[in-house]
Amino acid sequence: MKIENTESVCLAGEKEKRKGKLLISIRNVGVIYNRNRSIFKKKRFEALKDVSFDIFSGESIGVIGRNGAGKSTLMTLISGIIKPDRGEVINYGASVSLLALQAGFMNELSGRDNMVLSGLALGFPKKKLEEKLDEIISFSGIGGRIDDAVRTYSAGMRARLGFSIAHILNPDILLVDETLGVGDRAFRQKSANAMREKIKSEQTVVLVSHNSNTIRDLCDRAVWLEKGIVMASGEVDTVLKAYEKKVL
Ligand SMILES: Nc1ncnc2c1ncn2[C@@H]1O[C@H](COP(=O)(O)OP(=O)(O)OP(=O)(O)O)[C@@H](O)[C@H]1O
Repeated sequence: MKIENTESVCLAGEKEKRKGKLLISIRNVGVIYNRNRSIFKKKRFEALKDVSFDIFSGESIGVIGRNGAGKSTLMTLISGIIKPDRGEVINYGASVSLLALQAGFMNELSGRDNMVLSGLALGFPKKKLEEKLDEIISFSGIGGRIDDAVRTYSAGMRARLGFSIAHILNPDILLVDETLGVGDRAFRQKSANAMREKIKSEQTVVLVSHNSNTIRDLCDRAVWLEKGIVMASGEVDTVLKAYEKKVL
């Protein structure tokens, strides 16, 4: 079942909700992975197929879909970490940070150096960045380990550092992958609260979640991915009802 016209049906109402300018345009994007079956056998796998949608400033978009639907692939694509094999992702100058994914950390460098690199990649001037470092370290709770190589960090520590960098540096677009979880329980609570505040504010957010209620609660618009295809996108309730009918 593919709901072709949800976007156009909902577009009129949605346009009013969209507050700002076009930040990113994803056009007919395809991503292909090579899966090594053995030394001699490679299989091409299409993780995203002909995906299109736009991201406007001030809106929060919820991406929902089952395991393996292509949600994380879509997030790394929006962040610019990977390039599409087909179609294009046009970024009109927005800084994007993959909150909680810690993608792009250089393992041999310290947490501190990774903070600086992430900040520079987000377009922060060095001086302004230096003023923010203590705040990031304090939010992350990493303490003295900040000067150790990131390869010595636990998964939770990496997640906490990734979240804290994005939280404090406030990029134009926050990509939040809720399914990944961030650190221990106390930090999860702290980060969930920080994230909610951002989503409720003017922050532009793309949120991946397995939980329809989270998206219903926090997002202006939803995209349902299934096997790399956009099954429906547009008004949150319409998209989630279609998703729940198929999946639950
Ligand atoms: N580097 C890779 N090489 C080969 N296949 C990959 C790679 N990364 C992801 N895939 C495959 O692409 C598909 C989409 O993966 P992706 O991680 O984007 O899905 P997802 O919706 O985020 O899943 P989940 O909800 O389980 O995190 C899956 O079938 C996955 O196995």
